[in-house]
Amino acid sequence: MCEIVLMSDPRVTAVSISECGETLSDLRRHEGLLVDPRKRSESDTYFYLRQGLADRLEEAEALLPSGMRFLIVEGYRSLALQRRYFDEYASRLRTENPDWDEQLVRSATSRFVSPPEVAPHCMGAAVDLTLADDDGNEFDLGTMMNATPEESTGACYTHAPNISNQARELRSILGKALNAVELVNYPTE
Ligand SMILES: C[C@@H](N)C(=O)N[C@H](C)C(=O)O
Repeated sequence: MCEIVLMSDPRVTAVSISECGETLSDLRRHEGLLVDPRKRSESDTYFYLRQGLADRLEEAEALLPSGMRFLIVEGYRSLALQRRYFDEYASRLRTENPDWDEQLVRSATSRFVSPPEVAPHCMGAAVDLTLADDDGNEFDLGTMMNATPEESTGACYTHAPNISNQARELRSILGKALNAVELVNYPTE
């Protein structure tokens, strides 16, 4: 099993990035991609992604077995929303684990939410998605969509042992399609 590098790891912060100038693309205009509206009360930009990523998602979706589609839940996120997600979850962990120091709170938080200063969602370069049938009904990949490690007793980790064989198979189908277009998933989410 590969080492998991969390988004709070200094090795992530050390990666230098520069703006590539790619436009943000409205996923609702991409024929074939299903966009779920559950985030609409928090954001009016969740359906945007960088053009190159949107194109690659279309390519990856074509590799799925028939009757299976991506269900896009959240793409672009403002810095303020990212900060809110991070602070809310960190605050919950702090309350539930009063003995943790701030460094531990930060790394544990980053299992589920990226620190705002490195968050790829804020660049339109990351997407939360799952698998669904042609009518948009989600398949069971072993947890509720967006479950935290605590809510899912760790089953949100990609290679968690406490999921059914069917969920494992679906995760593998999803992973293979994404890897084929050089996209990777965050292994703790
Ligand atoms: C909050 C969760 N859905 C998510 O998007 N987490 C990743 C790690 C992120 O915030 O970049």
